[in-house]
Amino acid sequence: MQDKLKIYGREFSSRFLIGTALYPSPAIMSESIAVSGAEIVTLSLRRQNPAQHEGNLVWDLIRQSGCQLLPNTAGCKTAREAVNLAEMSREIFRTDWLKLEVIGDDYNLQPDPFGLVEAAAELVKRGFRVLPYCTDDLVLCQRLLDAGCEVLMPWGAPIGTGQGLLNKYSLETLRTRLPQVPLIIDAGIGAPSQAAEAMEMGFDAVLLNTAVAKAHDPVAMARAFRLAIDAGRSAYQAGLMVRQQTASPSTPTLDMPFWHQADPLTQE
Ligand SMILES: CC(=O)[C@@H](O)[C@H](O)COP(=O)(O)O
Repeated sequence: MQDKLKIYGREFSSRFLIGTALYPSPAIMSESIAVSGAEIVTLSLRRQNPAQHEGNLVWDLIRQSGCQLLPNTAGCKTAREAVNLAEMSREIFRTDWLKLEVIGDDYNLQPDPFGLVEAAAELVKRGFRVLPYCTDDLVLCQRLLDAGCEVLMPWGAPIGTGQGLLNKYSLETLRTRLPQVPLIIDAGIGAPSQAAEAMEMGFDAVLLNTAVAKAHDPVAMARAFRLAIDAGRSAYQAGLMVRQQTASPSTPTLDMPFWHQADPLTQE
């Protein structure tokens, strides 16, 4: 039995957060969300308009999923833009949960650390539950925590690249230095093995979109990611072996059928 993901006072059985863009059809999006087991979905006010009650099939399907909505500020380039879009999203989607994106560079869609901290501080003051999409910079993450964010979402790689965990040193540093903070790897994950790796490293969850939506069979890929994320979490909880530089025989030798820990006193 896996432990639950706890963020902003809520508990979730799934550690897979999924995006709602780029699917071949609304029906495939809906089935992919269901099969993923995700309980949190991110969506953008710029794509969905729940005010148009008739004909907005995508929005209806997302609502019917029963998932916690996580509106995002995708495409915002300044703190002011992000705060304005966040306020509109809160009103329309009726949630104060927010995936905060403030993009600083068009080439790699890299978050702007300065705009991010400025927007996060303002949004926390306004009562939002902010999940910032950030780089893997430790000091930026500390500033976001100082601003009142309770969860951080460092990137694995730039959005839509499928490159996986590009900077493992920085990610490991974040995990080590912020042991109590829920850390969700967001963006750049291209394969289930990469998601499993993030979970094995002790990250709390994974958010992704493109790798599922653009798969040849998104529903099957959603299932593959679900299994990989669960497997990675189970492995982390079970305790991975420490990598060794030199070989040690795993085939039992005579009189040593089981792994034996030396008695610390006798060394036998
Ligand atoms: C949907 C969303 O919020 C993306 O901005 C997110 O970061 C996922 O990135 P990938 O599409 O690379 O999985």
